[in-house]
Amino acid sequence: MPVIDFNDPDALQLIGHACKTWGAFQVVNHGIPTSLLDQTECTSRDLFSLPIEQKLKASRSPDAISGYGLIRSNSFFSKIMWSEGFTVLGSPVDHFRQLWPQDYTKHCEVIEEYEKKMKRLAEKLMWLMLGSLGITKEDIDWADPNGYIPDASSASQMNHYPACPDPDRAMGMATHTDSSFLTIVYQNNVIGLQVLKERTGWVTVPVIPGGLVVNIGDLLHILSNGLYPSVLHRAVVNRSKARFSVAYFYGPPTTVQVSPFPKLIGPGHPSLYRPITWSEFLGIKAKCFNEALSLIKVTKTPPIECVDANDDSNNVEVA
Ligand SMILES: O=C(O)CCC(=O)C(=O)O
Ligand SMILES: [Fe+2]
Repeated sequence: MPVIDFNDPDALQLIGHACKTWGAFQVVNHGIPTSLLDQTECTSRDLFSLPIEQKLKASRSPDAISGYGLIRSNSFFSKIMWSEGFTVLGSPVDHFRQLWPQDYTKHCEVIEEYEKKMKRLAEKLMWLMLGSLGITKEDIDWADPNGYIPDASSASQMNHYPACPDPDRAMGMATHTDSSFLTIVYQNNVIGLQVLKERTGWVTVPVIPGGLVVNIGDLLHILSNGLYPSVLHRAVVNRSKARFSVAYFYGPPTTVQVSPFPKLIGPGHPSLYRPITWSEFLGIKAKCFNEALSLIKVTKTPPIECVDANDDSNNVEVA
């Protein structure tokens, strides 16, 4: 998987190429302080090491997004899922007060700072990803003239994959695409994230000190009129080490209608998807999961292949 230095003068071209060929890349020199990533990992470790009765006080309710529970996408699979998750949507304060009645403020401060910094990085990444398609600020009416997206939506997902006595029979996170515009993933120094590369198979994403993984989500796939694939990925578990990851999902305001950019539509390039809001898309995804994209296609094609999350027949390479 390509590793891109944010300060590289060719970053725009490199990012464009990575988006087209992989739908994902790693970024270094991104400006997020290592100390902040370390603190975020500490909060995540603290959270998951609480007694289960304590964690359940902050359980995600059935129709809500935020809180403690199963990793949401895993509910579609019947295999043994060796993981737990905590989702932050909006302020974490209510849930954190239940988890840490005495010292919730320090954890809130860490997550708020992490989300603030991630939002800035996501914005910069978005303009580079769009820029290499020839899309500028003028093409997006929900961006202000400085390139800020005032009402951009985001959520953060902390994941914990404990060491597993029988990793071949379990899965950390089932195969999925993110529904966001883009996702920034921090992983502690334990491998486990794998991406599906066309004509290659499953590729393990190496851990690079200070590196962050950037995934293309379904909404950017739609906006790019299919030029950028939303990358299929999963997380596997291992026998000896606990793994932690934190994903930051970034997208447009939830009420904005997203559709392929007119600039990317033309003779021979018909618009592939109908306009849709993030909220509506999430609703379809909650019911149909990996088939959501094919359901909103203008020209109907057979549903995209739903890869078996535990299929070991695919080769795994380390890139
Ligand atoms: O644990 C990982 O590396 C995968 C995280 C992820 O894909 C997600 O939270 O959507
Ligand atoms: Fe993901």
